Amino acid sequence: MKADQSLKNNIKSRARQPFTTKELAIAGMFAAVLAVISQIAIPMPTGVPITIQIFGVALVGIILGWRLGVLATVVYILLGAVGLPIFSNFRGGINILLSLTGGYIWGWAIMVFLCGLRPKTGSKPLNTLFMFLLPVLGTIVDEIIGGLQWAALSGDMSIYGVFTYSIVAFVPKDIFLTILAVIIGIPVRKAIHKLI
Ligand SMILES: O=C(O)CCCC[C@@H]1SC[C@@H]2NC(=O)N[C@@H]21
Repeated sequence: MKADQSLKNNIKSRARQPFTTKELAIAGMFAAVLAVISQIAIPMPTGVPITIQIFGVALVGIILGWRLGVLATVVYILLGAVGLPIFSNFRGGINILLSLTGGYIWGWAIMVFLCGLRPKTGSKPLNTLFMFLLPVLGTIVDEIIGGLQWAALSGDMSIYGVFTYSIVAFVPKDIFLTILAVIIGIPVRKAIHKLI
């Protein structure tokens, strides 16, 4: 009887608010993880640093799934946008989102969604393939969004220059980091599944 009532209450409160308090707390914790990971960054003369943020975003999506993953990433982006120094090299503010690096940052909201998708196809090998393919696709989408904004705002680099540079300086490292995030994230997700 008691369990029935608690289930009903749970369903009622879910209908009223999209996220439970526990989910909000988890999203906040993972937004903090993104803030920390963002500080591992090498500033570059181009204005776009070399970072491991792609690893962090992929990890968040894989561990939390698309729904909580998008929430955590959007919380991170919004906190940075309002001025908390949580983007790379302790920068923050809406101006960063509108700068050379901004496209990469808001692109993470799309990337994390793709990383958090878990299609169930009925075929185990196909599921495994998607588990790797979707995060890699997310990374490529982020590199494209980021590269386009960079090229649009850059006074001295063409689209061709930006993408040629990205393919050499970012893409191989970021695809490697994405695959690493899948390999680390899946067992972590299983281990903390009961908490979430
Ligand atoms: O300032 C920030 O916080 C955002 C920096 C974005 C850097 C992007 S992420 C994808 C690509 N790979 C890198 O190593 N750097 C760029």
